[in-house]
Amino acid sequence: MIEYRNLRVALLGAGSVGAQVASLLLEHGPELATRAGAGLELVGIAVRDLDAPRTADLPRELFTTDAESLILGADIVIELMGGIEPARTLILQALGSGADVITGNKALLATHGPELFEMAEQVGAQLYYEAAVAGAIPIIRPLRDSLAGDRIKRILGIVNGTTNFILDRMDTAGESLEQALATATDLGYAEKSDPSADIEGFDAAQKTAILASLAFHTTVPLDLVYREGITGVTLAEVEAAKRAGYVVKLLAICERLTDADGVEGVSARVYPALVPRSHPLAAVHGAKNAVFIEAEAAGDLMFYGAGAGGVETASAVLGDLVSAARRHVIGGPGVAESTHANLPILPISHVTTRYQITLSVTDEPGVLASVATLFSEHGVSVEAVTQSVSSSEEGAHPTATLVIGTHEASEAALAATVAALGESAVVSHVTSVLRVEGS
Ligand SMILES: NC(=O)c1ccc[n+]([C@@H]2O[C@H](COP(=O)([O-])OP(=O)(O)OC[C@H]3O[C@@H](n4cnc5c(N)ncnc54)[C@H](O)[C@@H]3O)[C@@H](O)[C@H]2O)c1
Ligand SMILES: N[C@@H](CCO)C(=O)O
Ligand code: NA
Repeated sequence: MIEYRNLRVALLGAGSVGAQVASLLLEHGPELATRAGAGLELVGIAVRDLDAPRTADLPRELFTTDAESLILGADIVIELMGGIEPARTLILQALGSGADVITGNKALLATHGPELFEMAEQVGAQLYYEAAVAGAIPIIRPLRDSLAGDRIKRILGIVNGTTNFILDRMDTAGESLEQALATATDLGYAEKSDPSADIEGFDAAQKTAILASLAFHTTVPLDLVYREGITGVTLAEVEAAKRAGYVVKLLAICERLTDADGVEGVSARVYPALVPRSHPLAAVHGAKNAVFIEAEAAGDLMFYGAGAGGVETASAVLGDLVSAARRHVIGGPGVAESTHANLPILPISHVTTRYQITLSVTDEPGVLASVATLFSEHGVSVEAVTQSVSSSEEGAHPTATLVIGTHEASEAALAATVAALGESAVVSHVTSVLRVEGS
């Protein structure tokens, strides 16, 4: 029997993910030790309430309410409490004492990442966070290691399961946004008290900041991630998208942009977009996540699977644990976060994409020409126009619905066009403006 060096592992938090991490570690400890080359001894679990119900049957003697004392002397600390404080302070303390830290805390990484990475670098410790983006799906390590020799052009991600579930229900079951949200809440996907982190795109924006930072070797602060949630998406839009061969998805987009002078910058943004049904992301149903990467040499890659769930996410945490343990065995300093490119983060106005605009207009001669003129005056090239619905009430002007697809145009030009359409006498209202991505 091989005698391994024993590593002391402290777990902070025993909620959905933490309880599963503890359970799997206790069950598979000897096998993980063989892979890691070191024993992995769970020395304690910091909890808020010793008697709270858990999703796994865990030895009570491991529980403590004193997280600070628990991390003293630990070789590896796993933070799964969530939130900013006390997670931030405890992680800084753990790193400061030389422990490697594993976390799934995207909210903390997206807001205080640089401070944590700096501390890790100072002491030669490592911070692992595979669980923070797209749960069980390996995406952090592929970006950091497997693709370190390539250049990422663009990432399109479905990184929030709740919103993907809601949009999928609207698309496949014809439910309204409200009905689909109620179903998501009943199934435990969306938070009952406050689903806004999911449906307003905050959760996706945090993950976008983390992905863009890694992909472009540049610190991307959360407040520079442009964000729109799904609350404005209507069933009519989803159904119109379906008829036109698209599906509406909330996308996390990280893109390398190059201006006319060849100067590079980064765009990080989250919004609901039309995705062609032929794109691999269109096949991501229910609460599943997927990250589609376009790399210069590797071409297109897609990573698909469970973006949430206690036991699924625990898989990512335990993978990090084995990596951390291996590093302890081998020794040497950790690899610092790579931010050498330090590219400027560009505002949404610099983005160029395609759009689909739906207008309600008066149905009479010359209207189409006036609308087309407004587009051309703002430098937006029209690709296709469909007059999809026509109606007329007695005594009123007949109205028509125009769906206008554009070629690539800048956000700035598109915004000016939409403003002009809103003021035009022939346009009753601009019903919908959606970006088209992935084509
Ligand atoms: N649930 C998922 O599917 C999922 C997926 C990816 C990432 N994550 C991330 O993993 C982390 C944990 O998520 P979760 O779903 O397990 O959350 P959770 O709310 O189920 O569990 C958090 C646990 O930490 C405990 N806790 C909070 N503050 C504490 C403190 N000061 N001391 C001791 N215990 C404390 C809570 O009582 C709770 O039991 C979060 O950062 C979350 O964003 C979760
Ligand atoms: N609320 C998140 C959980 C994982 O971060 C989601 O719906 O995907
Ligand atoms: Na992941």
